This record gives sequence, C-alpha cells and structure tokens, in this order.
Amino acid sequence: MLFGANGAFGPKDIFDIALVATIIYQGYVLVSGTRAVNVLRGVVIFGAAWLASDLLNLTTLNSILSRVGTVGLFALVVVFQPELRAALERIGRPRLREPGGLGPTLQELARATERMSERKTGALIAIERRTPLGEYAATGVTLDARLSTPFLEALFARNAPLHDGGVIVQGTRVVAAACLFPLQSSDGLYRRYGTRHRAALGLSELTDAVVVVVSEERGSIRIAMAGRLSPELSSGELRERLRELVYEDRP
Ligand SMILES: Nc1ncnc2c1ncn2[C@@H]1O[C@H](COP(=O)(O)OP(=O)(O)OP(=O)(O)O)[C@@H](O)[C@H]1O
Repeated sequence: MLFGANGAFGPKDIFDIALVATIIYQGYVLVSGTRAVNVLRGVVIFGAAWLASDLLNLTTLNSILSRVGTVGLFALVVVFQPELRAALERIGRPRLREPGGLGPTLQELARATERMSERKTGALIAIERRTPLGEYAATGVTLDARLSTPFLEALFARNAPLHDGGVIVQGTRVVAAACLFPLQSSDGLYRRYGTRHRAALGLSELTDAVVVVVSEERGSIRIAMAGRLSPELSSGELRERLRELVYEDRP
C-alpha cells in the first residue's frame, strides 16, 4: 500500500519507495551486460501486458498470462541459475579496495598485450567486473599473483605450462590461469573465428567480464564484451577502452 495506515504520506513511505527503487536499480546493475538483461526486458514487457489485461478486464488473456507467468518464474530460476548464484555471491562478497589504485595494473596489462601482439603470442585475458568469475577460475590453476607485464608474458609464452586457456584478472591480481571459458556457438556472427575468440565471446555473453584476446595468427588485439567482438585495437586504444570499461567503472 502506498500510504500509511491513516492515509497520510509520510517520511516512512518516502524511505520505502527509495528502498524499492534502490533494490530495482541494483538488480539491474547486477544483470546489465549479461545475457539476463534481454530476458529482464522481456519480463518487464510481459508484466506490462499482464497488468494491462487486468486493468482492461480481459479475463481470458489475463488468466492465460497468470498461468504462463507462474510457470515462467520457475523456468527463469532454472535457466538463470548461474547468474543468480553469481549475483548472490557478489552481494555477499566484501569490497576490497586496492592500495595505490588500478592505473599501474592497466598499464602493465596493456603493455603485456602490446608485446604479445607484436610477437604473435596468443592470449586470452578475462577481467572481472561485477559478475564474479570464480566458477571459471576454478576450471584452471589458482595463482593469486600481482599482475605485471613480464608475468602475463611468461604465462602465455609458447610452451609455458599454463599458456593454454584463459587468465582471470581480479583488480590488481591474476587469480587463475589455464582456465576453460564457455564457447559461443559457432553459428552466429563470429563463425569465422576460432576457439580462442569464441571462448572470449562465450564468457562475455554469460558475464559482464571484459575479455581481451590476442590472436596468435594475426597478432590482432580485440575486446569481447556482452557477446560482441570489438574491431582490431591498437595498444593505445586498448588502454583507453580498458580505462573506461574496467578501471573507471568499478563498483
Ligand atoms: N574454451 C576455451 N577456454 C579458454 N581457452 C580456450 C578455449 N578453447 C580454446 N582456447 C584457447 O584457444 C587456443 C586455440 O585457439 P584457435 O587457434 O582455435 O582460436 P582463434 O580464435 O583462431 O585464435 P588465434 O587467432 O589466436 O589462432 C587454445 O590453444 C586455447 O589456448
């Protein structure tokens, strides 16, 4: 009910509305950049149709939408179980602030990428944003080491034991290497790309991570985000994009 028991609109109601608005906004922020955001839009449209059918007294449509809505709710929980788990993990995770800021990390990462691109060393680096990447880190080898240019280069060097698979970066740290990312299906827009690029696209589709890919074949640098691949980037452009996407947009 919008108004208090005596019908007056008081500070408690304002607090109530502000709280609900914050929860809705935070919910949106949690899913933004993941595949769940498209479904969220669908749910909003469905809810609007349901409400309209109720207000206009369209009883048959309203009863159908009510039934579909109940079943759909359970289906959503099943389909989006990974995203829900990630969102709950994020809510429960303490916020860590890195001393010294993330600027130097960005420089090191961009420099490593540039050098690997020059030498045509294939690389796949996922940078965590809001969605925790713990379940993907668990598929590889746990490291928890400070990110530096030589360290990243050593990880991806040909014949290095952990060069196969992706690296996961959390803040200023490389948390895991040789990780297996989910592959994007090969029938879409990017079917001409190989598995390294499709792994970058797949992870970026399921999470809001920014994934940097260096092609072994061409030495090109690209970023995968929200299931899309950027055009080829110069190292300067990469630095700029990462600054905007990761280091200035931290929760
Ligand atoms: N599911 C995956 N998760 C993480 N890394 C993967 C995955 N699948 C493949 N890779 C990495 O991609 C490498 C193979 O890349 P491939 O040549 O097939 O892709 P590509 O997109 O054509 O890249 P490139 O331009 O570098 O050749 C593997 O050696 C491995 O390191």
